[in-house]
Order: sequence, then structure tokens, then C-alpha cells
Amino acid sequence: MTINEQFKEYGVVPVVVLNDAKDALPLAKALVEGGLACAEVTFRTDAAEESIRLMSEAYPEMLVGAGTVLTIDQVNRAVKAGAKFIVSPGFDPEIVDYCLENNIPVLPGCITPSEVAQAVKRGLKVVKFFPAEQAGGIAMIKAMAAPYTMVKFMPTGGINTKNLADYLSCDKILCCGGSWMVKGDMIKAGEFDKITAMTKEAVAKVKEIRG
Ligand SMILES: O=C(O)C(=O)C[C@H](O)[C@H](O)COP(=O)(O)O
Repeated sequence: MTINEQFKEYGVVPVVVLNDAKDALPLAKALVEGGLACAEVTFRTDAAEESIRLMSEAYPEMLVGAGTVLTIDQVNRAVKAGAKFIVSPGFDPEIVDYCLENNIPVLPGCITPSEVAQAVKRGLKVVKFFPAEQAGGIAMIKAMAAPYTMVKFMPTGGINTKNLADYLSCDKILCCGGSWMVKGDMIKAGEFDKITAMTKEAVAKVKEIRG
């Protein structure tokens, strides 16, 4: 399966902020047991690089990528650590071009037609839409995507089990990113069983929506 096929299959990509790399393996285990062998580990923290390395080594079948990638140095560190894809909150042409030149799957954030146009020009098939709810949600994506029939979106920001169906039932959506099943307070408290349970709930919801 290609990465985009895997995104579609999962329907939801857990967006993870790890403050301490010691939590990376229990978290990966919780996600895999919950049925989502997939994570976007954000470079919001210094633990991201090591966490990606630990998760990728222990769970080679897991689709682990890097989020909040803001510099080319972070792209290189993430990929070296095992990241299989790069996500940025916004559209940074330098990062996108660097990834394309090096055959690294990249999903830049695009919330305006001008940004989508830049992605289309470069042949990208999937872009992030962040912050999804605040930027107009599914109504905005539907309206904006109409002229760009070749692009699919990974909305992230404010998505949870309550509004997941609004997004996933639209054919413009490849998958949704979200942190609701991997919230920082649960990680901090070591509530990995709860993370597995919420991940299972998310997987069940995707199945219910997509059939
Ligand atoms: O840091 C980034 O690059 C981001 O893209 C931010 C995350 O995607 C959102 O913070 C997740 O949104 P929530 O599910 O509402 O927590």
C-alpha cells in the first residue's frame, strides 16, 4: 500500500506531542493495540526526533511521520530517525520543494485557494488543512476543493468523534488528524489503557462512517 492508501485505510492519524521520549514506546504500543498503527509525532518538542526513532525501530510496520516540521534541518532529522512522511502546519515552498526533490512524502498545510494552487502546481495529491474547525471546517474544504478535483485533504485541528463523520463522509477527505485519543494529560498520567480504548473507539467510528 502507498502511504496515501494507508492514510485512507486508517481514516484517522493520531497527532502526538511527546515531552519525554520514554513515553514513545508505551504510546506506540497503545496505538497499535487500539488498531491505529500510525502517528504524526510533532516537532513541537525536543523529544520528537528520538520518539520517532524509538517508535519506528520497535514497530517497523507502523506509519510514523513527523508533524510541525518548520525547517529543512527538521526534515532531515525526522527522516533519519525513520519518519515516513512530513507534515507542516502551513505551506512553506522551501520545505515542500526539498521533500519533493528527495522523494519524501510531504503534506503541507493549505487553507486558501492560493496555497492549494501552489500544491497542485507541484503535483501534490494530498494537503493538510489546519486549523480545520477554525478555518471553516468541512464547508470551507468542500467549497475550496471544488475547482481542485485532484487534491484530497487531511484536516486537523478541533476534530473529534463528534464531528469526525462530517469530514470523513466527504470524498475530498483522505483522513483526519487529531489528538483527542492521545491527549498530553493522558500520556503524562501514563493512561495508556485509556489511549488504547479511545483509539479503538476512533477506529470503530471510522468503520461506522465509511462502512
Ligand atoms: O503542530 C502542528 O503542526 C499541528 O498541526 C497541530 C495539530 O495538528 C493540532 O494541534 C491537532 O489538533 P487537535 O486535534 O485539535 O489537538
